Amino acid sequence: MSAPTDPHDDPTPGLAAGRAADAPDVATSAPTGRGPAMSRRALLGLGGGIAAGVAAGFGLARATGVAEPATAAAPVSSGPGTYAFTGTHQAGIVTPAQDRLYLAAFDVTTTSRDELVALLRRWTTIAARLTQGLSAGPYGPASGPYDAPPDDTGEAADVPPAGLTITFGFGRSLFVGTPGPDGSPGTDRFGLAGKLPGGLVELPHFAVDNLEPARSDGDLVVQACADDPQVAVHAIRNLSRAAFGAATIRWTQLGYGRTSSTSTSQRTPRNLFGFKDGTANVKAEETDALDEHVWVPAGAAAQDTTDSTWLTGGSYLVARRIRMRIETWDRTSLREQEGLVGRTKGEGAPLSGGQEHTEPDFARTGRGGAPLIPVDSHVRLAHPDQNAGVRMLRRGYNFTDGNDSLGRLDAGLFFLAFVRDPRTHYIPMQTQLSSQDGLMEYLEHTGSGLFAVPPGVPDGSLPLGADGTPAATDDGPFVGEALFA
Ligand SMILES: C=CC1=C(C)c2cc3[nH]c(cc4nc(cc5[nH]c(cc1n2)c(C)c5CCC(=O)O)C(CCC(=O)O)=C4C)c(C)c3C=C
Ligand SMILES: [Fe+2]
Repeated sequence: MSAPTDPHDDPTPGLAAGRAADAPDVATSAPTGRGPAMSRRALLGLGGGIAAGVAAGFGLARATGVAEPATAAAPVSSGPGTYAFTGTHQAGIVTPAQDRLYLAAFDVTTTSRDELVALLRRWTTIAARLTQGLSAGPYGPASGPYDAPPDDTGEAADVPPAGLTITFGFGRSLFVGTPGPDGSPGTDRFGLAGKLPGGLVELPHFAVDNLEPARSDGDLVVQACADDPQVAVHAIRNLSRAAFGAATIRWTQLGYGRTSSTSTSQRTPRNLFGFKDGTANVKAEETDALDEHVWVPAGAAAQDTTDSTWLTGGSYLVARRIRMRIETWDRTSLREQEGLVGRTKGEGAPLSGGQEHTEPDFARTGRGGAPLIPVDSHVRLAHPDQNAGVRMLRRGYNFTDGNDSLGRLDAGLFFLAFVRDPRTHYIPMQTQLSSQDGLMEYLEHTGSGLFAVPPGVPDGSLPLGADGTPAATDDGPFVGEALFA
């Protein structure tokens, strides 16, 4: 290759700056969990600074053939369209639910605890960068040593951060391995069995389960949410790439169209049955309810026979791929549909009367003394009154994965919920729904995962490189670090 005439030998800023310079003019509506908003001008200035630094580093690398980090730029915290990566809790839980999801469960392939820790460190740095609109590595997709693969795959180079959040979790098999078909115990590959949190149980079989192993479980989970599907896919792709040699993808799920609101400022979206979904969800503004139903309290570890203090301030993520029998539903009368849900299809109001956010009155009866909200309706059976006061933070997505051999859509709801303990906040409710909810006739659960979600990486703790952006080190903090202490 002729070096002097090759355009790559003129390391101009642009892509090397990462995606920060491409952020939108105004901050997106993102009222919580954000660092100070920056104007585009400020960000462009910052991006230019980073670009100059990276370009300088690039020149050095090209001359010497050694990958040198970029130099001199102001620190990056967050900008328009971004949510802070660090904090007490991981982002992507109470963060206003974005429109798109790409979730991946991984099997850890290395048996080395040190390599697992190194992977989590790499993932932490990359996630901190991507969520701030930067490239996965310091050079970006079109810069860096010419004879090495770029440190970012590039498909999100020209789009804004789109509110990307990346949330990590640990499956039961990471702690105790996978039991054999004969019920023999799995292998504790990483010396973590003594840290298994009590809520990370094997979920029981529920009546509507038709689970596919290839869509279930996993040692690790990464949930990427954004308002642009390409940004979410880019995140998982680059994290998966960084996992090479240590973990492989077991299953993934793409979701379009959120089926919940996690902030009172958000419009209630609709699921594929055409009903408003997320009306009675736990919202970010309900801090007492979050403490009661979503975050693992300090006292939880005392109930465990293991040492699970590392999960304090974290949560559990329940993931269920629920196929919906769309074609059958579409031939069902409006009366039947509303009776099965327990709410009106138009406004989402309870059948006992009022508007969308009116509390349901389950005692109210109509003609013949029958309850206006049927006894086998979904909202009655999922309501806290029927579930020992339990609530959950739902954060699911619609999915459509082609069709089956009979021409029926393989579509449904990828149910995601964050709870403080699945033993009290998921299993009893799912058991009740599976056996009594009229809606179940239209549902089939085809995938399942349960993950412990550690608390966030503390603010201000991540090491920064010479260019002021999160940089990889051998000893920096990482998501779930307390688990390995
Ligand atoms: C085990 C938990 C739940 C599963 C699984 C689940 C599946 C599921 N839900 C709908 C549609 C709606 N759900 C609604 C409310 C609602 N659902 C759950 C739990 C599960 N849903 C709860 C806890 C609630 C809130 C109950 C309350 O406090 O009133 C609603 C009504 C609107 C709303 O409040 O969100 C709809 C509609 C589908 C289609 C589905 C599986 C595919
Ligand atoms: Fe529901």
